[in-house]
Amino acid sequence: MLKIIISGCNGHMGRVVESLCAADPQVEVVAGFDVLGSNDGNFPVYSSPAQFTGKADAVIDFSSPAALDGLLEFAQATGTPLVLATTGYTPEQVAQIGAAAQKVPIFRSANMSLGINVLLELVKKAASVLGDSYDIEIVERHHRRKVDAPSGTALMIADAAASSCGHETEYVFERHSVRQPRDKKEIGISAVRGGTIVGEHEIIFAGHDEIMEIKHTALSREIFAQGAVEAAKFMATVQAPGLYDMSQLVK
Ligand SMILES: NC(=O)C1=CN([C@@H]2O[C@H](COP(=O)(O)OP(=O)(O)OC[C@H]3O[C@@H](n4cnc5c(N)ncnc54)[C@H](OP(=O)(O)O)[C@@H]3O)[C@@H](O)[C@H]2O)C=CC1
Ligand SMILES: O=C(O)C1=N[C@H](C(=O)O)C[C@H](O)C1
Repeated sequence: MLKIIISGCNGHMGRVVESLCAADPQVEVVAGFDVLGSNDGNFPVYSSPAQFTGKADAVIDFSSPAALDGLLEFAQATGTPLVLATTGYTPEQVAQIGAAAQKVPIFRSANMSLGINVLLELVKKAASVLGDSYDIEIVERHHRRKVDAPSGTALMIADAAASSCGHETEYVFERHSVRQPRDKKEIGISAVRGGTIVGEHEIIFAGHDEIMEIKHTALSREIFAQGAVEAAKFMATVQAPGLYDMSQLVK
């Protein structure tokens, strides 16, 4: 039985992970971490990872960048693998994650869905063929609660395009104060926020008299939760410290 801790367990994603785990006979949720601790649910919830003294096979984190320090300390002190699904980390935090991954296994992805991880491969292929003469723009749409912009997924898509387009790139976030024509090296990234949109990502390759678009639409949060549970199962089999991601799961 895989023993899981859910970090951010009181949140939207945390609750979906909890219900998937409840239906999975291979998984047991042994604790939760969240701002508001409690002891009246299906498992104890701690307001700080340091308060948990039991054993777990992995932590699945859908919370906030503010939780990162406590999670990295916990993982390194106990040797517990982390599955980090939270987005909005600063570059310094990304470096912190990289340093911690030299001591403990860490899985990190801004998007745990199968579809987005296939889309990243399609984007690399399209950028390698079209990237020299087509303009690349990314549009993402999310619910009104979302704190970070652009989404972590939009940045992953931009990185995939930049790594394959064969020339220097510069990310341009919105165009409010721009007063000049578009430069070839730009990758435009725009964020829309509203209602209950679960998550949409569109990448546009706009050329002369031709437009190619690749789009992914998430219709529920279960696709992310399912990917995170699969990642936790994978991490429980991994012994070596290191940074892991969806490319190890989606083959
Ligand atoms: N990688 C992926 O596939 C996906 C990633 N995400 C990311 O997951 C994160 C959570 O999303 P979502 O569930 O919608 O957000 P919610 O706001 O619904 O849930 C976040 C939960 O984490 C809690 N929290 C905030 N700060 C801390 C902290 N320092 N320590 C512990 N818990 C904390 C919040 O408590 P409180 O409300 O009291 O602040 C809340 O209960 C976001 O970064 C989002 O972008 C989301 C979907 C898919
Ligand atoms: O906050 C969300 O909801 C989501 N966040 C992730 C991101 O920032 O890319 C993934 C998904 O699109 C949902």
